[in-house]
Amino acid sequence: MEANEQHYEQLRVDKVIAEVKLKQAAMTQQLVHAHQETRAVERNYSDNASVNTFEIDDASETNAEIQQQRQLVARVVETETILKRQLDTLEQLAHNPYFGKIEIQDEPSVPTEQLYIGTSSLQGPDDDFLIYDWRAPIAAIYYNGTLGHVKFSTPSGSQETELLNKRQFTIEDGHITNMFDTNETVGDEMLQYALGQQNDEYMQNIVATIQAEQNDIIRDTQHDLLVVQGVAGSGKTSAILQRIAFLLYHARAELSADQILLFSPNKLFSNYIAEVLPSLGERNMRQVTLTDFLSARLEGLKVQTLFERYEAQQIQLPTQAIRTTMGSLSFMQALARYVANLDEQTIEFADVYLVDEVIFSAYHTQLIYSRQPANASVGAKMLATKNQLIKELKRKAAHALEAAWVSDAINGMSTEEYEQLIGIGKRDEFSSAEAESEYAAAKFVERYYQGVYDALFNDYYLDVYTQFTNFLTEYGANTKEPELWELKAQQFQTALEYHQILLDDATPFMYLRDLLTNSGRNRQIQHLFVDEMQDYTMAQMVYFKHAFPQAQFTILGDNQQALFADVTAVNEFYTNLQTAFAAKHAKLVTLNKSYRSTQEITAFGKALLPADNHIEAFTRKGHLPRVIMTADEASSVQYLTLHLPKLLNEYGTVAILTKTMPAATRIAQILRRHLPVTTLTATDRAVPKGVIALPIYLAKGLEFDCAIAYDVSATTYATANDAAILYTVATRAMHDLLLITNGQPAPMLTTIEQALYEKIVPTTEL
Ligand SMILES: Nc1ncnc2c1ncn2[C@@H]1O[C@H](COP(=O)(O)OP(=O)(O)OP(=O)(O)O)[C@@H](O)[C@H]1O
Repeated sequence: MEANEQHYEQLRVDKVIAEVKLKQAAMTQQLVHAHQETRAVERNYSDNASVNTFEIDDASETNAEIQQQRQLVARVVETETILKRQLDTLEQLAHNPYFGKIEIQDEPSVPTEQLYIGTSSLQGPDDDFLIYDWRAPIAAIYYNGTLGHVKFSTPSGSQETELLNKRQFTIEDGHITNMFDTNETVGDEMLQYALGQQNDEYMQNIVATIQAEQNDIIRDTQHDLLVVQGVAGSGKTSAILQRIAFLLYHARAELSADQILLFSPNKLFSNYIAEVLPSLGERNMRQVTLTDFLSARLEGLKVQTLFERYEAQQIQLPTQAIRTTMGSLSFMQALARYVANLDEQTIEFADVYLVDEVIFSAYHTQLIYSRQPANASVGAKMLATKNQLIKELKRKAAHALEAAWVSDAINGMSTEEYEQLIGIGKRDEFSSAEAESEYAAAKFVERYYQGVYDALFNDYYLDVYTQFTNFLTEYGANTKEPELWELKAQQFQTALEYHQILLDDATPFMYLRDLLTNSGRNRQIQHLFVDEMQDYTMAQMVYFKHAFPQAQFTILGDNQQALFADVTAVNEFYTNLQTAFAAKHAKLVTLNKSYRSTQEITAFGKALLPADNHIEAFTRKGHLPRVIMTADEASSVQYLTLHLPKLLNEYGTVAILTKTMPAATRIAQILRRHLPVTTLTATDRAVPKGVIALPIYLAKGLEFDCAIAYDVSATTYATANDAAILYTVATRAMHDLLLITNGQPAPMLTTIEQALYEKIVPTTEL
């Protein structure tokens, strides 16, 4: 490209940065004022808050005033936060104002327009756009359009224009270090550069180099169910985050970050992705792991985690057929039918107790239920029954206010007990003795019946546990193995005795409970994202749909990275999802190109999988993966001790990835005699620098400069499912991959074409 083109562009960069600096100065002034205002309002608030609160008559007035003051504080604090965020954005723009440019012409008779695209928009003194936000409708053609006639959609419909030129920039600290024109979508050269640079503790945003197929996912607004099957490193997680930023930008008024929920694989991952949205000037969405979600909904029970089940599975095989069935769509459908067909005879009503007295008998509740309109749904009848019980409880409480046993009980209290009942220091507040004893009676009755109220609120007038056991038995009776289902039912009951619930049981159980009691729905969430979809059962998906009825779903994963179950066919999964969600507008997108790893690592990973996979490598050169043929643990340790310091010199983090947690703990412990190694567990939230050891399920979705697959022996990686696990391990590496056999190499290693890796047999005299 001509030097004066670059000069011209650099002058424009300088001009834009000068404008950014002006805005920074003005905004810093505004921030100083805003801060002063916040301080003033806060001071005023704390002065007011301490006035009058102990003079009863003024209390309510003061409260209203305090409320107002509080709102004022919240508002000024918010103004300050917004200004700070805008200043952060300007600071970014001052160094790197934009990354792309498009030249367009709507009609031959009108002049061409040059539009620059960056992470956020910037307007000049005459309100002209110096930078367009990458999410603006017109920016779509930067990502999607090849030169020539292009279409793009805007809120007011589809528009067309002529794309004359597309230019990419790398700007570092205000200087264009690289720029070139491209007639395709975002060019490879830029991406090469971006991918070669990556070695961060946190995931980076990819807005400068979003690829066309990723852009379709990010900008999709048509579908209520979007399923993405993408090979390892194809940018699924990146697409989720960029998509959230896109959705927030376009629905600013209706959508807030709190209404978006992401199911993420573990806490390390949650932390790893936490910087992407703030770097785009947006707030983070809510995140939850499956374990935390289930535990919150099954309070009081210890829910087995996916990791615990995975570790247990390595030791003993459970009845696979039952597990598969319980995770299926048809099982959840059978469960819904079972609930729909329940009647007052088959519902397991339970007595509600107050200490050891029955307050509402199962029979009484059953009677109320039987009086509900026959054609209402089971859930609706149950809700009406519950409301009736609560009404009756309130009536009992009202009667009790006058009852002698209540006044007797109060009179029998010690001074201390009494003070506790009405509130310390409260006695002097009453205008008359009568008012005081009325208040005391009300408090006493409230406290007396509180447990019953809680029991009703929590639906303890039903025995959902027995109901679920009944369902399991009844379901089993129609199968070829009723005795196995009997055992399953017993296993459920036994776990309960220990206040535990197995992972396989948790979701169907919650579904039964919610359908029966008409509960468990969160209507606030507008968008639900599930990453690593292959780790979820269809039953869990059905439950998500039930639990988040208002949400649009974006579900992403890679069926080849199935750590916890067998690989399932994507099409079958997608069809089942469509049925389960009754989705009107569903779409399946496939991403085959892998960006994370070097070409050599991707080729090696691809070779581990069955030959019919469609993985394509992005051309970024590196060196071949190395397979170290160690005979036993001693020689593996010897090799690692010698080579880890060298690797660490080159890369900030070296991750030793094992199949299980005990294996990670063991190798870390041995290595620690020679060098520092950190073992990561399910509760860790951050990935430290240095040598780390962790089981693969905790490394889900993460990436490392250098990954070492440890113990790729025939005993540890034996089955077809293990090949999927090793594939997941191998594809965590960005730049360098080592595999240590630790004994006879696994069969999938021996069948791989030799040219795809470097085989190293360590000599013993090391
Ligand atoms: N268009 C892009 N531009 C720059 N980097 C990209 C692009 N797409 C993906 N990457 C990078 O490739 C890596 C893998 O992306 P990401 O983690 O989103 O993939 P994934 O499909 O979720 O992978 P996995 O299934 O293995 O967890 C990340 O470092 C990401 O920044």
